[in-house]
Amino acid sequence: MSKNITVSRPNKTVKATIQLTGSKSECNRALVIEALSQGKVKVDNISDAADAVTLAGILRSQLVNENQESKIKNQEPVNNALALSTITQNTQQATEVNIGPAGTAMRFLTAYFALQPGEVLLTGTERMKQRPIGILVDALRQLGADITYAEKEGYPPLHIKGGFTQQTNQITIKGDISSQYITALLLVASRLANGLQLHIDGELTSRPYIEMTLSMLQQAGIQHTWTDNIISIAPQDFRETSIWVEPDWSAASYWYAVAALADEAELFLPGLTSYSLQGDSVITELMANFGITSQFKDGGVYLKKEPKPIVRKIFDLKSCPDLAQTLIVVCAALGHEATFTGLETLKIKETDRIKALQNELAKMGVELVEKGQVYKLNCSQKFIPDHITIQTYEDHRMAMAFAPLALVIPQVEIEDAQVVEKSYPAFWQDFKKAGFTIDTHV
Ligand SMILES: O=C(O)C1=C[C@@H](OP(=O)(O)O)[C@@H](O)[C@H](O)C1
Ligand SMILES: C=C(OP(=O)(O)O)C(=O)O
Repeated sequence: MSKNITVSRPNKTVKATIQLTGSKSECNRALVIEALSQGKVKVDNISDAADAVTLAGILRSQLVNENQESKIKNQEPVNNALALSTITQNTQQATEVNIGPAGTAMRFLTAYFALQPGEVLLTGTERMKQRPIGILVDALRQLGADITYAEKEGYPPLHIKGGFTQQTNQITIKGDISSQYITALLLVASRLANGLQLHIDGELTSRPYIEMTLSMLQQAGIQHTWTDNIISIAPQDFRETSIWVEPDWSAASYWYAVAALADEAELFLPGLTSYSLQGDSVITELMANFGITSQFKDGGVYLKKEPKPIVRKIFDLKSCPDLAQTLIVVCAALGHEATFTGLETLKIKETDRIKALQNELAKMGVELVEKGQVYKLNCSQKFIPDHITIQTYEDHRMAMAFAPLALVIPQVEIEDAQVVEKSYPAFWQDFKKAGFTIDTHV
């Protein structure tokens, strides 16, 4: 059932310790590596993110067509109304795998199932059916995979007949639409008979996510070379090891936003390190511009607010697209008229995040003006309403990025608040723990 939550916070001093769940991105990679390694690689500190829980359910089901006749069973229910993960056998040969709203999982599983023997119909939510996947499908088809579109050309659902004879190990792929296509190919590359030489065409978006993939593969014993725009992985075996999933830095960004909008803030986030594999750890640098200091000690990070004038006016978010909503809402709330670049990929995420931001910021008189590839915040008509209702568009990051506004707007109502489960199911409990008043209503 969809629920709205009203957040309020009369007292503007925030002091709390918040234990974040594991990174959705790291966990999804670790789970695919675990499956490909046939259990040689183990995953520690699995994330509670619904997308990761869904992926774990699918990959760990033993279902993956090792044996079409047996072991077909329903998965444990996922603790998420949106992430309805189902694995069902349809009347034909194909097993239906539904990954709900999990984009990363959709892309990773497309490559994974292309390699596994058996037939799968890989599908997701209505929004998933609007998120492009043609670039990845074309690359896999060049390798020899048998993938067809069950509905619309270029989009899920996909009908995958797994297991193929490799046709080539040279693939050229566009780098500027989604790094997830590249990660999907890199994850399976060592299992290909002839390995893979991936030529990245054009600018590479979300680069830290590719670096995360390669580091995690390396931890699991898979070596690579990356020269100019070519990443090569030879056929090789995984080694026995365990991969520790770090807490989620994208989730941490909402606590940085809380600190930026509070009068005073002292927060401790255990388990986060300065040498994280997650590119979103750059939130420490971004938020330093807003007077938030990050001190790494006692096995975590301490955030503190030190009042200072905000001078930085230009932010390029190409390497950290998931921080865009956090940062833009903070700037809007503070009336800081910054300019943003690197937002091109936002239109094909859980929702069109540009449109969603524009619609919701308009409710406090702020405009996000698109000028080609540059986005400018115009706060000249900004006002602070007593109550604001934020639509979330099935996007967890809309809910979490706007919730900290409760430090500047007396009542912030977030629609379909359960959407946070995609990456951070304990978000509202944690907000309560940090002293926010949370009223739930249908
Ligand atoms: O590989 C990953 O784990 C992710 C890559 C990014 O997507 P794009 O590469 O499509 O920007 C990011 O937005 C997403 O939340 C997670
Ligand atoms: C874009 C995101 O996720 P995905 O692409 O995995 O759905 C996200 O978590 O912000």
